[in-house]
Amino acid sequence: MTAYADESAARALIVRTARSLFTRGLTHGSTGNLSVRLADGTLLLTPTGSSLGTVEEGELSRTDLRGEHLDGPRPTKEAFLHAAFYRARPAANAVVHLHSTHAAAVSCLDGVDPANALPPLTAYYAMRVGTLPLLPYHAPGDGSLEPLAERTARTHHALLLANHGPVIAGPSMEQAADAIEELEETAKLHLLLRGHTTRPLTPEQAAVLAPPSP
Ligand SMILES: O=C(CO)COP(=O)(O)O
Ligand SMILES: [Zn+2]
Repeated sequence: MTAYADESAARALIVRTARSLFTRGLTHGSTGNLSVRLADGTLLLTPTGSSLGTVEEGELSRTDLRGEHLDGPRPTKEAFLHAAFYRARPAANAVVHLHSTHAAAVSCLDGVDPANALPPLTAYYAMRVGTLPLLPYHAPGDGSLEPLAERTARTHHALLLANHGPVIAGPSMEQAADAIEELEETAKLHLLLRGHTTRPLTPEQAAVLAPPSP
C-alpha cells in the first residue's frame, strides 16, 4: 500500500469510514478524527468540531507533515498527533482517533501498565494491535504531547491517550479502522472479565501473531 494518489477517492474513503464508525457508535458527538497521507506528501484530515456522522467530502482540511494548515477548514486539533504518526511511520497512510467507550474506559483505569495497557486476550488483538502504550494525560489538542507521541509511534502503531481514547495508524484506512475496532472489542472483553481469572495468550503465542512494525 502506498500513499493515496486519487484525492477524490481518498476524500470519499475518509467520509465513508467516518460515517461507518460513527453510526456504529464507535465515537460520539463531535469526537474523533481521521486522516490519510496523499501521494504529494500532504495530509487530508477531518476538520475540527465536525461530527464523524455528518462530515462531507468537500469539508476536509489539508496540512503538511508538520500539521501546519494548508487549505480547507481548520483541521482537527489533533492534527499534530496525526502528523507525528506519519513522520514516525513512513509506511502509515491513515490514522484514526476515536473516543470509543471501552478503550476510553481502560484509559481511565488506575494502575494500567503504561508500557502496555491491555493484555493479549485474543489472537485477533495480538494480530491487529499487539502492544498498546498508554501516554500520560494531556488536554485534547495539547501539542506538548507531540515529541513523546512521535517517539512512541516509531515503535508502535497504536497508542492509548490517558483519560481520552485510542489513536491507530495503518498502511490503509481499512487497516487502521480494523485495528481500532479490534482494540475497542478487546477493551470491552477486558472490562467484562475484570474480577475473573483470565488466561491471556502467552508471550510466545502473542509474539508469533504480532503485526510487523515498519
Ligand atoms: O477527539 C477530538 C479531540 O481529541 C475531537 O477534536 P476535533 O473536533 O478538533 O477533531
Ligand atoms: Zn479525542
